[in-house]
Parts: sequence; C-alpha cells; structure tokens
Amino acid sequence: PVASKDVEANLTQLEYLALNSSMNLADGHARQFLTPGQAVIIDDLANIFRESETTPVEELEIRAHQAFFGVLGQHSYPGADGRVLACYSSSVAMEILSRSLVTKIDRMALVHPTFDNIPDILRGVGITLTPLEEDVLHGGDLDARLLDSVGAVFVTTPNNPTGRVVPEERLRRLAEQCREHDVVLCLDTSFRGFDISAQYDHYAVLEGSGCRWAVVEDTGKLWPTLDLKIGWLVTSANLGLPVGKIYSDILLGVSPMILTLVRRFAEDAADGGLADLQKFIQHNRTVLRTALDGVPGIHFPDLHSRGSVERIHTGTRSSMEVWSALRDRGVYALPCHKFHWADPAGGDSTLRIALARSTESLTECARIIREVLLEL
Ligand SMILES: N=C(N)NC[C@@H](O)CC(=O)C(=O)O
Repeated sequence: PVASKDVEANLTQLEYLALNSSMNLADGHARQFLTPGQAVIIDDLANIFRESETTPVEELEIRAHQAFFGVLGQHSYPGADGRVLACYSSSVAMEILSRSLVTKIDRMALVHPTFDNIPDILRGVGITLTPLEEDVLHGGDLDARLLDSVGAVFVTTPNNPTGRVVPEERLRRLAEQCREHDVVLCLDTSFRGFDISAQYDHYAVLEGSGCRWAVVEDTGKLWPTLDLKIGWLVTSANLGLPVGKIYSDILLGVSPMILTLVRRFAEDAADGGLADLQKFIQHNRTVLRTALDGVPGIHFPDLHSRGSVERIHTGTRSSMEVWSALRDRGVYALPCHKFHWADPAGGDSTLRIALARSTESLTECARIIREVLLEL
C-alpha cells in the first residue's frame, strides 16, 4: 500500500529514505567506488589540506574552474573577470540565482519534466512558472507570445531524468530568441559530464549571442567525493541582476580545500578519468536494461540518454506501487510523478534508477527489480 505521505513527498524527501540503505538507487549523487586514480587523490588529502592552507584562495579558485570547465569542453567560460561564483552546491547556486531573478522578473518558463527542487526553489522566491515541454523546447523556435510573457527561460541540459541534451544549433537559436525578447536564458548543466554531446562550448554560444544568461554547473554528480562539491554560478556581463550582492548574503566563499579537491578530480578526469566514467555509466545502463529483458509491459523511454540516471516505464503498473514494493525489499528508486511538476500524473508510470553505483550493487538491485515487476 502506498502511504499518502509518500505520494506528497518531494523527490529529495524520497531520497532521504534511501540514504542509509545499501541498495540506494534513488539520488543522482555519485556513489560508485573511487577509481584507482581517484583513490590516490583521497589518500593525499592531508597534502591537499596543507596546499590549500598556504595558497591564496583566488589562485586555488582559478585553478579549480580552469580544470573543471576545461575537461568539460567549456573553453570560453568567463573565468577571467569574476563571473564564476563557487557555491556549496548547485542548489545553493540555484537559490542565489532565483533570489537575483525575482528582483526584476516574476514569470519564467521552465523545462518540463525536470527535478522538482528547481521549480520548488523558483516558486519559493515567488516566481510564477510556465511549463516548457521538452518536445516544444527541442522542436524549434519558441512561440513569441510565450517569450513576451516571461522574463526568463530555464532549461536543464542534459535534462533530469530524461537525459535529453539541447544541441549546439538549438542553443544558439534559443539564445538569439532570448536576446530578441530580452529574456534571461538560464541553464542547469549538472549532468553534462556524462554526455559528450553536452560538451560543446556552451559559453562560446552564449557569449556570442548577446543574450542575458546564467548557468549552474555542478561537480557533485560526477565524482564520489561524499558530497564534497562545488556548484558554480556563471553569469553574462550584461545580466543586470544583483547576483554578487545576493551571493554575499549567503556565503563568503567555499572551502579552499574543496577547490583543490575539485581541481585534482578534474585533472584525473582529463587524464582519461572522464572517458572511463562515461564507459562505466553506459555499462551500468546496459546491466540494468539487460536484467529487465523480457519483463512484460516495461520499456526504456530514454534510449538516447547517457546521464547517470535511467527511467523505466512500468507499463500498466503504477510507479508508486512498484516503488513501494521495491522499498519493502530494501531497494530504493524514485517514482517520477514529482519530476512532472506541472502535471504529476505524467510520472505515474515511470521510475528513475540511479546508475552512479557499483556495478555489483546495481546488478543485485536489478535482479530484485525484475522479480518485483514480474509479481505486479
Ligand atoms: N538540494 C537537493 N534537493 N538536492 C538533491 C539533488 O541533488 C538530487 C538530484 O539532483 C537528483 O537526484 O537528480
């Protein structure tokens, strides 16, 4: 039986339930084992602390974002003139951006579906949201009437949970339309590390467009650093919003040690680690899909996705029923109703599985998922 409190819970509250389970497939945080190269960094933490203690923080910050944006192909990011702000997490960056936006705008178009803490944060500061369906976003020019009715457009790319990526030409045209209508273009690119099609130089497109823009980047989804992470908030020179002032309301700066840790993980990623991570996630995706081969009624709606999460369509089964039956077996997934923040019924038949887990754990969970699906 599904308790109403679980139906009402937001996605992060459902993720809390899983935090102490060895079979946690709920949150999109990196919980796979450290690679040998990453273990060397962790074994060097004392030296990382000492280096971070004695090096000027500005130098640590520049080295960290040069390494991170560089490995992800973002060579035109504006690292030189203070437009890259380091935050404790991408959600903190999101809160700062939202408080900045609402000083000037009160309506936004937000991609639908997407992770519910994004609409929750935006609504939390008083912004009214209009859903921007993925197929509309990817289909071509946005309707001028939509763009004249909002002050900003917010897009998660790669999207969560669908994995859908805004390609370069689409981003260029979207930025051009936003400039024409003086609409702020906001991106959440937290999952870009997993998908090389999301690693074209977004900042070259954004800077070249002349539109007002802001991007939230996240180191926390990629590497198993026990949530020692940075959310970067990057903004255009012409944004015209009090991002720096509101940043100063929230924090002075992140720990220099985490800046150094991020730099070291990004350097390891550049030394083959990112390609290995992408292969690892794709292998786990194959393990999950193979384990469910032949289960009546289910399919995988996001065949293109390379992100560290995978949706299962549960056929005629209710995703909440499947989620509840899995939880009874100690396995935690995410029902997708709350990703469909404007129409929860849209997620009634899909379940999200986290792939950034050890292959051994995922294999055992996939076996149980198969059993549960065959019983329902
Ligand atoms: N501040 C929040 N709510 N953090 C949870 C978020 O990081 C999880 C996530 O994004 C995902 O599971 O896809």
